Amino acid sequence: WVLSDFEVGKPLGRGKFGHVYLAREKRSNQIVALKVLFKSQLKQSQVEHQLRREVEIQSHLRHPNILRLYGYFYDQTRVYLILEYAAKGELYKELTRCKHFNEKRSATYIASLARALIYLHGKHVIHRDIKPENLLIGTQGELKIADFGWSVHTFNRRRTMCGTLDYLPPEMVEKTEHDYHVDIWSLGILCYEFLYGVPPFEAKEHSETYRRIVNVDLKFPLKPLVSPAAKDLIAQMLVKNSASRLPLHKVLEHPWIVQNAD
Ligand SMILES: CC(C)CCNC(=O)Cn1cc(-c2ccc3c(-c4nc5ccccc5[nH]4)n[nH]c3c2)cn1
Repeated sequence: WVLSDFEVGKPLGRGKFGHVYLAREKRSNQIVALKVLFKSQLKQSQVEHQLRREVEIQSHLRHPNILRLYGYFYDQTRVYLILEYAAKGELYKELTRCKHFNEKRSATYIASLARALIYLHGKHVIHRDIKPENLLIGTQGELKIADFGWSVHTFNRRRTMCGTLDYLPPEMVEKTEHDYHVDIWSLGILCYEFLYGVPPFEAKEHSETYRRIVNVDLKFPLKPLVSPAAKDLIAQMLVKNSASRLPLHKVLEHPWIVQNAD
């Protein structure tokens, strides 16, 4: 690929390492998201090797709920990533607009994320950082894990974006080693945030968020009204002992998912 193979359109997002543009591949007329990274930025942040590893991993991933990396190329000064275009944009903007999602929509999203995580764990890929900022919505309203990986953010990053602790499980906050169970914790945080509009351990100070996470200080507000089944699932994922968290295949069999997910 070369840049002239594409007709570049409006910016879709911008981040530390570069911008993402809407683009059309001229021969096929395929619409893509073209991410442009500056080699200078990559060099000074020493992320070239990490980028190569991420590109290697992502180019082999094929799942309906994981954003495709179609390919990449580079020129003198920049690296270009050819990414799947998600027609309905960023999930967190939709969550901000709706305040919170209903139980059907939340359960449908959680089920598709659980299936994507089962696929990733099957490929020994973990900690895909599944907070709302890393999720996009496809043409049919389906969820896509975009995994901005090494902190490339799109437009208007969320207020808690910079270094948010909200999604970290106790073992990561306490800096012990972590394994694929971290993704089950993050899925629980995400399920709570879909239903209530805020993450469960949010607090003004980082130190307070830290304390609430390590104590699993889980409280369910009276509003909006959320079914006991949903709370039961969340409580089974937000468990301090990582080995006791509900396994992903059990998430898919949970009554709340079975009754509410499309
Ligand atoms: C190291 C590399 C292999 C990681 C690959 N993953 C990324 O670079 C993650 N990433 C995805 C994007 C991204 C950002 C926005 C979009 C969009 C998109 N669609 C939109 C529709 C309306 C408004 C905004 C939209 N952004 N589609 N696909 C995207 C892809 C930016 N970074």
